[in-house]
Amino acid sequence: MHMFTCLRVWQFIVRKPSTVNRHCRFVVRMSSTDRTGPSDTKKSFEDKYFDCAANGNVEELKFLLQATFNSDHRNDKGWTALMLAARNGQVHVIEALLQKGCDINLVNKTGQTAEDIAVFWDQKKAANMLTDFIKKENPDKQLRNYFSLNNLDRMAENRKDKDWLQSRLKKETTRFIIFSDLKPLVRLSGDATQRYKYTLVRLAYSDIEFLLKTNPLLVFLGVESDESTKDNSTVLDEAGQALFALDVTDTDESKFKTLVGEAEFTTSYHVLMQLEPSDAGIFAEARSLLDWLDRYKFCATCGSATTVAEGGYKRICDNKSCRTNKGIHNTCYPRTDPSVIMLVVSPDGKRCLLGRKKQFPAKMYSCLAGFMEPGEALEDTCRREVYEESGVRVGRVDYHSSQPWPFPCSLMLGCLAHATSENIKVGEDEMEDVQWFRRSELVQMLTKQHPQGLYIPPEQAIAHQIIKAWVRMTANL
Ligand SMILES: NC(=O)C1=CN([C@@H]2O[C@H](COP(=O)(O)OP(=O)(O)OC[C@H]3O[C@@H](n4cnc5c(N)ncnc54)[C@H](OP(=O)(O)O)[C@@H]3O)[C@@H](O)[C@H]2O)C=CC1
Ligand SMILES: [Mg+2]
Ligand SMILES: [Mg+2]
Ligand SMILES: [Mg+2]
Ligand SMILES: [Zn+2]
Repeated sequence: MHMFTCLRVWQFIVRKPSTVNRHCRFVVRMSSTDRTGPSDTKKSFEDKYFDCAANGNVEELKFLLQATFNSDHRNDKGWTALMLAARNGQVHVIEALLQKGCDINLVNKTGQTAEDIAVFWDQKKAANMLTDFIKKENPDKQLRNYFSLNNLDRMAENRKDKDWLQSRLKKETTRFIIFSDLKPLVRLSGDATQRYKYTLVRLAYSDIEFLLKTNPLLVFLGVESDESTKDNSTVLDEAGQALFALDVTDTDESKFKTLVGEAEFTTSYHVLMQLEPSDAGIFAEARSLLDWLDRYKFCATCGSATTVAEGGYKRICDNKSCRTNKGIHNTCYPRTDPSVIMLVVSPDGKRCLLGRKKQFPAKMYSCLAGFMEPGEALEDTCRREVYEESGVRVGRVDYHSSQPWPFPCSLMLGCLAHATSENIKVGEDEMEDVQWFRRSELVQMLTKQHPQGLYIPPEQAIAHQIIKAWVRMTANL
């Protein structure tokens, strides 16, 4: 079910107390420290409530829920009744709490959900119940890394049809996102407190028609649809809103001022990491494509000029006798460069290997990463890159998740790699430093509380997500 199974089982063996009940009393008691004066009665109700959850006393729990507590009530460690029930495998309590509509996604102070806790403590029935519930509530509930949330239907068949593309171009509902020199036109659309507060500016055909006279690069990205049209491609074709990317690099930027007001063309990393997530996915597709179209103007096989086809998804060699016009040639299609990125776990399962590339901002450490080479399985790339960059040997490799990284066209394949050796020899060609870090230090780096100010990349980077997943799975409960 999960990629960290081995690791968890190991943790479970070393840390699992001899009886579930003993630990359950320990957990509940943690909530009743510092008991004083007038809050005594409330506190004792609270203790009772959490006791019921941990010990499987469903009827009394239901009564307390009706009388006193909200199903998401927490103790001073941030634990909810659902988490305590998950810890002790109290499936009837879990059932009752889910029926009451409790929030299954809450995390405790060490960053774990009820599902994480059940998985960690090997409460299989409880874990399956929570996982099934999450899947049912949200069938697409899988980690979606930043830049990967792109809901466009790319309509690969339709985009081969020039007439179809032409008719979509001029439709009233069609929208255009604008790039200049690979900088997207963005607008601040949320308030300063929001994490993702920028959106891509979308213009209509009537706004941009005057720009098409010079034949700028135009890329068909796909069709945006609402849920009701998703299952029916004919309806989608008619009803969906087509989205194109328009490259205006050669146009005077001031021409846009009247059209777009406060919007700006930006390459600021800061702004690009704060795009509304579904716009970040669209940006990733558009940026990688425009970059490829700009840099691969000539045929890689015979050097002739090429013509853009299929809405920007292909370049066809103008030389009719060229080999690329006889059969499939990958030189005609946009590039995607697979790279691995891995969190290496020490042989004792307690530490992780992070490194600093020479170009990183001061004090930032991240997972090791590297491009795949021809003929390599991704597991072998992990082993080779880790050895090149740190001198550490890797055995087993588990896949975690992936992330398009549109600078210019990497596909990051995130993994958890299990080291079989510990000695570090920094690969100085690329790395400035590589170190083993304990879990407690990773938590400080994640939360920006490290005494030396060390930190890891932000949550938009897959490196952050892999580190966070390991920290969640190995919490000392
Ligand atoms: N999303 C995330 O969290 C992270 C993403 N990344 C991305 O992962 C990718 C790979 O990581 P990185 O550590 O740089 O890779 P590597 O460790 O493979 O080192 C990069 C070097 O390898 C050479 N190289 C080999 N093949 C290629 C190729 N297909 N494209 C470009 N360079 C190649 C280049 O050498 P030369 O310069 O001599 O030509 C380059 O400088 C990068 O795109 C990076 O931006 C990295 C870390 C975190
Ligand atoms: Mg590298
Ligand atoms: Mg490398
Ligand atoms: Mg490399
Ligand atoms: Zn050619």
